[in-house]
Amino acid sequence: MDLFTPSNALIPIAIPDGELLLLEQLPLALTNDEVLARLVADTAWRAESITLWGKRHLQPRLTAWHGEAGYSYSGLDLEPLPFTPLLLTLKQAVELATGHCFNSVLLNYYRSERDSMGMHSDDEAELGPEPAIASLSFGASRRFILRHKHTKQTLRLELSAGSVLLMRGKTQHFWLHGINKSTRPMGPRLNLTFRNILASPTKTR
Ligand SMILES: O=C(O)CCC(=O)C(=O)O
Ligand SMILES: [Fe+2]
Repeated sequence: MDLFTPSNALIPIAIPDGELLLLEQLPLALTNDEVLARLVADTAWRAESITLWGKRHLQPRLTAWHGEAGYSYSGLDLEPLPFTPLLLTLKQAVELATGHCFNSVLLNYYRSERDSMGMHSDDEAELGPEPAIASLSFGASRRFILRHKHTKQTLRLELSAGSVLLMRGKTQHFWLHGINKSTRPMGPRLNLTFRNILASPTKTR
């Protein structure tokens, strides 16, 4: 951290074919550890199974989906739970910090170094062509990997507690991202990806 960059500023990370910005610490009234403890305790965590290549698997993490509209990926239809007061507070803090509005959040709970998320793009039609997605992390730092779909250029970002990573522009079109398992023992990590799901005329709420 240099002396001239306020800690509440989004710092651009230059990448080709996309836009990435990182905020080191989201300003919050609670400590990062308080948010972690409350979210772990109060969230209706689910162990979802997904279909990949025709086979059912349990996801290697727990999830919860809160928001105003349904969402589906990998053959999984997620019925959203309403925003809780804490999730609304976090959403508002992320909106203020990023200048983007969100109506949904996917929570991912990585219980240990054995939990992970496969490389993917958040490019579902209901997110629109150039979605802004804000990813807020608590708990153990984990390495977030981005890989360009064509050039295979790879970036590794250590996402620490309280940080916000904003992905926008063409990032989802050109880049994959994910979190690998680790062999090093790690404590729990929580990640919240705030998204804006566009109203779909073919779906009922
Ligand atoms: O846990 C993370 O940092 C990534 C989460 C993610 O990519 C997602 O929810 O789509
Ligand atoms: Fe993602």
